[in-house]
Amino acid sequence: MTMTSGSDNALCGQLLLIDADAACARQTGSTLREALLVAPRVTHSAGGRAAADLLRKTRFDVIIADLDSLGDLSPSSEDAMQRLVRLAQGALILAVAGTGSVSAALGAMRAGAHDYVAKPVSGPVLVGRLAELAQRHGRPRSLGVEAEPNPVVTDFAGFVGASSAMQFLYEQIGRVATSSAPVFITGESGTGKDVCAEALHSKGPRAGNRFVAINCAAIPRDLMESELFGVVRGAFTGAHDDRKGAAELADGGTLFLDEVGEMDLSLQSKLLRFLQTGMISRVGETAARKVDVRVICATNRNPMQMIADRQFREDLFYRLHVLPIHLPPLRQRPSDVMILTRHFLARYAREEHKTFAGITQDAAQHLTAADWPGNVRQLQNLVRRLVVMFDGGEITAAMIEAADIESKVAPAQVPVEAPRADRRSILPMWQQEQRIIEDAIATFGGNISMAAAALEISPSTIYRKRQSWSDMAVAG
Ligand SMILES: Nc1ncnc2c1ncn2[C@@H]1O[C@H](COP(=O)(O)OP(=O)(O)OP(=O)(O)O)[C@@H](O)[C@H]1O
Repeated sequence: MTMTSGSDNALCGQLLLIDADAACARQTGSTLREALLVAPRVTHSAGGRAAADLLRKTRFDVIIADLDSLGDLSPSSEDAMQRLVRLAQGALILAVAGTGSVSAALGAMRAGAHDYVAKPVSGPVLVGRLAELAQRHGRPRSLGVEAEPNPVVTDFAGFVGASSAMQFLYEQIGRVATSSAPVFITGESGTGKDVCAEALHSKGPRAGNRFVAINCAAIPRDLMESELFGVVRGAFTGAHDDRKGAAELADGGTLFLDEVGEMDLSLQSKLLRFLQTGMISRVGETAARKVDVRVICATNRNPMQMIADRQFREDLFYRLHVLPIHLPPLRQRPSDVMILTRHFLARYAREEHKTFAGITQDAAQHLTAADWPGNVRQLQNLVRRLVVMFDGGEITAAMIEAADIESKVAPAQVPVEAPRADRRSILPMWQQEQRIIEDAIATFGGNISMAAAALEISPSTIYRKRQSWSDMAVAG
């Protein structure tokens, strides 16, 4: 772990916390205050009506609204949220949704909330989501920077990066690593979810035992159960021997389920039972065995959308979503781009026995301003290509241009029907748009981030549009 001096951006500002009962609000508020390191700026409101009154008189920077507490404003939390949004004067709004209320969370987002978290939620997680939110909406300053200066960590357990988002992540990993509770990692492709899972293992008490990773998207469906839980000889054609599955191999250690949302629904039920009982049965055996693993899972898709689309069991989600960690995309932490570039340049130059003098200012500007839809993986690949293609000297913008094949890859070849003569056959714009987007998603095997990158829109645009299409389908 490397540290340099600097200041950490803890979040504060005028904050309104809307919770059902004042006692609970006081408790959450104090955790929040401890995490924020500011005492006087959290205002509590017991319920939606009192919050609306407060909002008419006072301007807040951030509103955290427990959706269960807004019933006195309107029986529909979506409607209540709409009213708060109208009064919020541009405040960032984070909705807190109760366990099992996915539709309420989606409704709140439709009504104008900027983000949501699911209950139970700890102070540090809340602070992280707020910091992310502020950064995403380009206003970290309006929320104030009041914390004590902290040393800036530039690398941590496989991660490189010094941005405030990464500082929060390192701290979160350090805290969460000591627990045995399940961790749910989200983040776009290439943001470091695998790195995060391994960091949690290596920093925790299970580090001396095995870390077993299983990619639920890469294993054929009919083999997945035996890969996960093992198999006894003769259970099916090809099962020549008794074999342990990933869960048993990870006994005493960590089981990492990557792309967990791709798991078959029937296997999701078995995984849920395993999480509830700690017992597994190999395929073909009736006896159950006890295994002690810490489960970490990851997905680059929106789990709430997957639940809404009935691809992911809601009860399993809440079992797994005990300690959520979200990895921010690289475009939201541009200050990390050059640190990562130098890190990869040094590494690949060493491997290829080459020497590079540095990076020109133009080149650095070019890299820092890029959008990086493939996140750190894309940057890493680019630097590797640069090192292979060139023999040393200073990295220039022209060299980057030559090596940056990813951004030259043509967008997905989406078949668009030629216009027909019959006017009645012309589809409305939204349906044509829907077809183009769904085709692009299918082209990338359901990977929204990649489809979004090819269409040159953000993944959140796709999620938002999908929601509006399903609304139209319901209304129509
Ligand atoms: N902050 C970081 N510092 C250094 N290397 C990183 C960082 N983040 C990611 N990487 C590197 O980027 C590559 C992609 O990371 P990783 O596989 O963990 O991403 P991911 O989020 O799991 O992607 P996917 O969803 O596609 O599986 C890896 O080579 C990893 O080592």
